[in-house]
Amino acid sequence: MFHIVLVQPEIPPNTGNVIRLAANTGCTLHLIEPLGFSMEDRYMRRAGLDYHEYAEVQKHASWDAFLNTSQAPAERLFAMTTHGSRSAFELSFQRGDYFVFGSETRGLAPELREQFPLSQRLRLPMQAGQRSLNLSNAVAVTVFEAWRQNQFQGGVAG
Ligand SMILES: C[S@@+](CC[C@H](N)C(=O)[O-])C[C@H]1O[C@@H](n2cnc3c(N)ncnc32)[C@H](O)[C@@H]1O
Repeated sequence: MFHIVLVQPEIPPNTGNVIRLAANTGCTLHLIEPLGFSMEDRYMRRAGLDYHEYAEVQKHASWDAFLNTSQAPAERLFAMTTHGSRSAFELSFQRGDYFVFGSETRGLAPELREQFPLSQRLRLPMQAGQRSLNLSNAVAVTVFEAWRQNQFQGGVAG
């Protein structure tokens, strides 16, 4: 379906929530190291409950290693950032798109963010004066918008 890319996530339960979301929605999760925790972390595993076995999770040693391994098409990689110049709700997403999220405390490093064309730096709307959404909430909102646009392909109504 879609690809969720977490760059250097730090807080275990956020990644656990995203593992569960990836299983729920059929996304592949890419984790770019260094991670701020071990994959055996009990808080992460608890947040992911028993969903780990249903989610495809790939670890990559660095951003460049991720680009090499995934062969993600540059025009279908989207940086999710509060510094985005375009609303995520303006775009038409396609099956196989990649959504790249920054770490909880640092966000996406400017050097990485600037590798994306302005048209691929996307923001989620917030009320004025708000800093950012929680990482796993930002992932959920983005994936569900992209999945909605693709008629919830593969999904079964609850
Ligand atoms: C907790 S936020 C990072 C906050 C960090 N202090 C910063 O200034 O970017 C973690 C990640 O969630 C995503 N995110 C959070 N709020 C967002 C928003 N309004 N629009 C787009 N992405 C958002 C981004 O990928 C961000 O790097």
